[in-house]
Amino acid sequence: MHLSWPGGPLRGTAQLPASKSEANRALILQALAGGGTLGNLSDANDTQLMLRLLAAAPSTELSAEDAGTVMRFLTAYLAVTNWRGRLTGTARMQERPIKVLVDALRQAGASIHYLNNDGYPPLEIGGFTAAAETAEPTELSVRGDISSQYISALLMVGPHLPGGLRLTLTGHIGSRPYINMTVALMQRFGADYSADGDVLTVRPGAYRPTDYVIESDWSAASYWYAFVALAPAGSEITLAGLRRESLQGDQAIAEMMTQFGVETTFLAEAVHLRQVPLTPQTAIPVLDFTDCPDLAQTVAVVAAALTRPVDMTGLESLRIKETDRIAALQTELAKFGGDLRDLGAGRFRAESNGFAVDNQSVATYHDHRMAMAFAPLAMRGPIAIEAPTVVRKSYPQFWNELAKRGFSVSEAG
Ligand SMILES: O=C(O)C1=C[C@@H](OP(=O)(O)O)[C@@H](O)[C@H](O)C1
Ligand SMILES: C=C(OP(=O)(O)O)C(=O)O
Repeated sequence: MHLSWPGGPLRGTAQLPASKSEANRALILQALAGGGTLGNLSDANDTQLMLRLLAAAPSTELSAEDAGTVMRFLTAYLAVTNWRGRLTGTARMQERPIKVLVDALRQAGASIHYLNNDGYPPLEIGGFTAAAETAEPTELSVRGDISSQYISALLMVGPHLPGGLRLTLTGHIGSRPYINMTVALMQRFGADYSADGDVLTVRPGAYRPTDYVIESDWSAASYWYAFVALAPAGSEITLAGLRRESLQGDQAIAEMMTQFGVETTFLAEAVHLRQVPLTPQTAIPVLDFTDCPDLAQTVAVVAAALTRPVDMTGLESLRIKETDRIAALQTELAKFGGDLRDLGAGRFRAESNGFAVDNQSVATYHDHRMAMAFAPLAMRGPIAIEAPTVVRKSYPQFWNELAKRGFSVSEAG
């Protein structure tokens, strides 16, 4: 995909997809509740896939493709609903760990076997015999430093365990806002939940059918922040469907982008982004991505492109996402004169030395976020993005939205 900007300020309104995180939780909760309606489900593959697989559950062979939430949430859902069959995923999904979740579900009474490598999909799921006496909650303890999706998956099926669930989180907890999102949505669907520090209790009971409208996706919004940051002076854009009171931790992009000259104004069900002059950088800021790992690529690319270095922490989970995102960022930033330099002790510096955009071709590693995080560089010169359809995972209309805003977007160049 060849992408270039004709010049002049960026203006107008961009449409965002709905949050795939909210949608995939709401779809599981709706399936468990047996009713209710969901508004603003996106056409993103992760969401459409969850819809299809929940409808196809009578079949005995399902693929979660490259969708982490689908793989992890469905494993728990299918296990406690007594489904029997095989759940697999893409080659990359078969490298993304699931042991923490499988161990916990086995302890709760699920029968799950690994078909290839211990600790990784594909899985053979076969039957559920509750481990706890009916009156007692299932007691589980899970570490929170690999993926929060295991915790969300367990919490959502908690009310369906005979005595409910008492879940103790241990160690360093990454992606915590996603756990909070899970709990908030569970409560909307009628779950009885309480927490005492990191001991989370879900009492048994049925979810109630609920109507819910999904918010637009803040992770997708981050790319528009990047476009505004890198665009000519006077650029601004309105993003529809975002709320100030959001369940999404990736709303943190609004605060982070003040470092890079983007100011946010909240409107009714929308935000307005405006480029403002950069203030001189007096010290290298440290930004922590523990709570919002999906924003890391966006921020690394903007910092390097503006030659405005930033130290990034909390990137541990990036190595086990759609690709090893640290390695991918390092390789691709280097093509422009940028780097994500490993400073040790979990700290990386996004920086550059003579950053220049001039028809480089960016590899995307089967990772939607590699494509979308590098696309804003088109504001600085023509660029090519390889395997552009990868955006279908979370933002299928991404290239169309760019074309509507005036970018030249073409396969042929
Ligand atoms: O629960 C969710 O919806 C998600 C949790 C995060 O994953 P981890 O918990 O593995 O960091 C995030 O990166 C992913 O895109 C979506
Ligand atoms: C990590 C991501 O997704 P998942 O883990 O759901 O595949 C992502 O969308 O950046």
